[in-house]
Amino acid sequence: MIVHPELRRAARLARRELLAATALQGAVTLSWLGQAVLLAFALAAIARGDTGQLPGLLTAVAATVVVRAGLGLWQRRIATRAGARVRVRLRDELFAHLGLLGAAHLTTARTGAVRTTLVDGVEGVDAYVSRYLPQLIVTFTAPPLLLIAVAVIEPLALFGLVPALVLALAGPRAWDRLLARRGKEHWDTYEQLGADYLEALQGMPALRAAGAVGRARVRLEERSAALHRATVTKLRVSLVDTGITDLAIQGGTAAAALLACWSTATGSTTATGTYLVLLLAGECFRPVRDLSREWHAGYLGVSAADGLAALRTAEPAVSDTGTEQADWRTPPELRFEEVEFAYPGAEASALTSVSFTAEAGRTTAIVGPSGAGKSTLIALLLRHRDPQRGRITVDGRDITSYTLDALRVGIAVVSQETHLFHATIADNLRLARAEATDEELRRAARAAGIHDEIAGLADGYDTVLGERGATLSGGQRQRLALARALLADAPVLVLDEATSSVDERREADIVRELLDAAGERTVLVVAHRLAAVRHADRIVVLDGGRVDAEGDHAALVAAGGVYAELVEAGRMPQGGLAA
Ligand SMILES: Nc1ncnc2c1ncn2[C@@H]1O[C@H](COP(=O)(O)OP(=O)(O)OP(=O)(O)O)[C@@H](O)[C@H]1O
Repeated sequence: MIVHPELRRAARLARRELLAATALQGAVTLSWLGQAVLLAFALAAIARGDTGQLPGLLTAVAATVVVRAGLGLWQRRIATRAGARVRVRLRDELFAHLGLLGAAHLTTARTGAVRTTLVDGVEGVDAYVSRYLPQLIVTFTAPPLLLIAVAVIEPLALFGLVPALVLALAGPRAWDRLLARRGKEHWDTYEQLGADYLEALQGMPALRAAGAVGRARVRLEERSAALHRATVTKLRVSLVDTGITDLAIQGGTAAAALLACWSTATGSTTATGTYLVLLLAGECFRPVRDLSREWHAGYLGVSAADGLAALRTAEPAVSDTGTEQADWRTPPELRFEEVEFAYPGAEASALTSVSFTAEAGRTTAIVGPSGAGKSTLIALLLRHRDPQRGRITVDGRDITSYTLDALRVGIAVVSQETHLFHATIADNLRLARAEATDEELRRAARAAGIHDEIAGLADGYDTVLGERGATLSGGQRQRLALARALLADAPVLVLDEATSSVDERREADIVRELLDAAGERTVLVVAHRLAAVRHADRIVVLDGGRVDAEGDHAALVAAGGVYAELVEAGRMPQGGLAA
């Protein structure tokens, strides 16, 4: 009997249905008791040779069987509904929380492990709350009442029943800790296997390109073997638990039968009393047997409980305490003031005393060598993380004063890693604005330089994209993501290496068209290639987490320094930059 606080909490999500399911389970148990009593009277009547009562008693037994079948069906329906409700609400809650945890959480947790918790862990909770928990309550309620009934008929039988019941219910408790530990070990191994498989599937192109599929298979086989070992270890402990229960049930029933027969032989109980004791003794253990059966279904929920609790209570990297709505009627000014940030556990700061202003309605480019802190800057603006010192303001207000949703809806982002869903092109675009008209979709796609290609497809905007937009080229995916961001109609547009998959000539055109389409928006462009930034109104050069210089292209080239070096490097054939 393991009642993890996380599972108790989950059960409260469908409290009413579960109470009804438990009451019905109790009614099923009562029907077994009624049947036992009727059978005891029938057997006693046969023993006495009094067959007159038999038809009535046997009809009542048959009616009990029919009523129990109906009650059982009803109980399972309600329990299944309760389980489904718990599942849906728990997944919904966890998914919403993952939305709050955001990208920062997935730098420490593995996607596959989170998926396993969200899917398999929640299934286990369903089995635990809908099947194990009602039976647990009945098991701890019905047998004590039965013992009282047996005590009235033949107190001697209690000498067999009470120790056996105590052993059946309390004995396995000695194993609870070990069971919980083995269950947790099994769950962790299961989660790791899920995470490894997902990673291998997602990384299949890289594995194939590196000729490493065989090595990945060996590693996955090792993981599978580890899971097998963990399953066997877990089962071994669980079977000891079940074994103790079975031993107690059989020993207790036999002892009660012997004691009942002995009291009949000595004449202290009537034949009816003996039959009652014999049959009720069996009923005392029925709930314990049923509980033992349901335990195996519920054990997965127990094993997953720690993981679920950890995911549900994981602290977001930033707190959503702001109350302001980002109601920017005109494009806002963005300002970084003495911003300082170090990643958790990192020795050096990723950003040090960064101050600059991205003027309202203008385009500001951020350039710098790899690792200079450009993406970190954008992550801070979107509040995926908060700076340790300094502040960032939008429209003159500290970004922490806005609600997270409002801030992020106000800033449309296109990053290097675009995510497209297995849906039509139109649906993918409408993620940004569900009510956008077809004409608005076309306008955004035109501005992002992708309309002609979409129009050239047999199904046009109704073309279903493969998972992650697999049926498109990298450049097409990025331009679709650009169109989606333009459609969002947010007053701030952030392009974080957004055109890096597009060839350079195309990039210059797209950036120019995009900046036209961006119109009055405040735009931040992070880019390696100068084609994407040379038209910016202002360029901020980052180096080693600090602002090295600011100005327009011509002024920065003339001033020399890091920017001029970047331009110079871009002229080299193997360079990361191209002017
Ligand atoms: N999640 C993280 N945890 C710890 N350190 C990180 C993390 N992300 C980035 N860093 C470190 O912070 C510094 C700035 O990284 P950032 O990604 O912001 O640079 P960048 O200028 O965007 O680089 P690139 O042009 O290569 O994308 C680097 O030293 C990097 O190693």
